[in-house]
Amino acid sequence: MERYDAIIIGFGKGGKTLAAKLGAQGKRVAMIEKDSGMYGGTCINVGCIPSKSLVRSSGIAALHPEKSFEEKAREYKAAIEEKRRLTAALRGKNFSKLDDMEHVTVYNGTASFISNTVVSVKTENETFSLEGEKIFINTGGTPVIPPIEGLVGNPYVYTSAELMDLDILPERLVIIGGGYIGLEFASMYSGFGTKVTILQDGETFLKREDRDMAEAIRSILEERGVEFRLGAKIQKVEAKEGYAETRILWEGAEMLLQSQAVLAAAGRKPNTEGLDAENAGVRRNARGAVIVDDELKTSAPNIWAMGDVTGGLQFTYVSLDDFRIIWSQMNGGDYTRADRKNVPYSVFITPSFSRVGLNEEEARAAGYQVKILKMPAAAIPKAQVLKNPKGLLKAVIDEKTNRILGAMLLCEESYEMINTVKLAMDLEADYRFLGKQIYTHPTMSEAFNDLFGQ
Ligand SMILES: Cc1cc2nc3c(=O)[nH]c(=O)nc-3n(C[C@H](O)[C@H](O)[C@H](O)COP(=O)(O)OP(=O)(O)OC[C@H]3O[C@@H](n4cnc5c(N)ncnc54)[C@H](O)[C@@H]3O)c2cc1C
Ligand SMILES: NC(=O)c1ccc[n+]([C@@H]2O[C@H](COP(=O)([O-])OP(=O)(O)OC[C@H]3O[C@@H](n4cnc5c(N)ncnc54)[C@H](O)[C@@H]3O)[C@@H](O)[C@H]2O)c1
Repeated sequence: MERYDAIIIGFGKGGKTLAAKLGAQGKRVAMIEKDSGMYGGTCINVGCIPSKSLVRSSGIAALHPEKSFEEKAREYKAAIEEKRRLTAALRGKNFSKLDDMEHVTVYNGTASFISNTVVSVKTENETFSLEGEKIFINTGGTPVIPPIEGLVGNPYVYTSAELMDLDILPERLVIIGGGYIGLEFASMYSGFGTKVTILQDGETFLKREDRDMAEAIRSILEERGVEFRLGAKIQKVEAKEGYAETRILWEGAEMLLQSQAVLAAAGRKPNTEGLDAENAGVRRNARGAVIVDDELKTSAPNIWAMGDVTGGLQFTYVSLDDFRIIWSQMNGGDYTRADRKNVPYSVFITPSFSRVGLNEEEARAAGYQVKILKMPAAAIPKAQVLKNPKGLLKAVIDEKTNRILGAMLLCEESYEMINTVKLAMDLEADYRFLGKQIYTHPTMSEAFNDLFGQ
């Protein structure tokens, strides 16, 4: 049996970064990835990067509403091909980066635990065992397919990964779930010319956001032609000749929605099925997530977990920060999850929505006396230059300390701007500090002179 200093299960963001660092230190590392199409993990193959490549292409397509559906369908097909080229190149680079390292071996097989030091690897042709002193679980997440009749095995029902591989632009798309994936895909496909309907089971759209922001997002998407069916009860999805028929109960009436594609975007769950974690003494919670402490240690003393599999925030940069925590421990440092400061996020609709910290409702519920700063995106000259002045910017300030408790930015390039607010919050700066900074011009960031200058 081959023996390693470290076995890493899953080629995700945290795991691949750790493998490269340990390998560079001369440690013997085994990286096990079950899918040869997933070297580099979800982000570069079926997540962030391909979706943002398509968001960009869709943005260009949306500039020409006069084009016919057939022309847009050709542009869409070209965008899918471009996405494939991009992901293939990144996948190859990611693979070689580890495979070329003297001390790192990449195995293409499915890993499961035999004990807390022995892992079984099942490849296409054989099954063998590897022994590892330390083991790191980085198996990511997988889409939740809700228990709706007719979803499983239906040729018109897609996960996000599958839809991004569809060459033919659907004329109509039904999206189950109005979360991150649902919104990004609604914005993206409507930009290409698809008629999109979002089905959201609860009446409250974007539950975690302030109502003014959620409504602003909704009305921007509606202007792009996206239909919202909030509080929809999906009864079944049937495969017909050339299309899917989704039967819903909405506002007391039954409706039939016909579409060439149905996207299941009802959330993602930790990927631990078949891992036999219990053989290693690794405990999981009711959702299947590996339970970890603030140092990302599992219930087995020599096993850690990182990224989506821990059931926390599902972002690539969180998986990377998990790597930092583990790396810190391996090298005598003391960085833990408890030291992690504000974690921003962006939803790549057009224009993008980005947030960091508390929203108004949360801040008031937490007992803060708050001052609310707001401005419309239309007041930002750069938004006019970019020909998309839609949106709303909002900040929540603690009246006692003048510190920023949170910010919500719905405007072009908010995904860049939010990182500046995060930094100011981490440094516990007075909000007026951002209000009187010199920003380059014309940029979206100079909106902070107005937003935080109030
Ligand atoms: C459509 C979409 C868009 C997204 N957009 C963004 C975005 O814009 N920004 C952002 O920050 N995040 C985004 N995310 C989320 C982000 O992709 C994930 O949070 C991140 O990739 C998770 O990384 P990870 O390190 O946990 O593991 P992953 O990258 O998921 O890697 C896990 C790997 O483990 C492998 N594996 C699983 N089980 C086994 C096993 N038993 N044996 C061997 N290998 C195994 C899998 O094949 C996979 O390659 C998006 C996700 C999706 C689906
Ligand atoms: N820009 C980004 O950073 C980005 C982009 C995409 C995905 N992601 C990550 O991927 C994860 C998964 O995204 P997601 O959008 O699948 O999950 P999500 O949890 O954000 O949203 C799922 C939505 O589906 C709804 N839903 C669930 N069951 C339903 C049903 N039966 N009928 C109708 N609606 C139903 C939920 O109420 C919720 O609104 C996110 O948590 C996020 O971290 C990040």
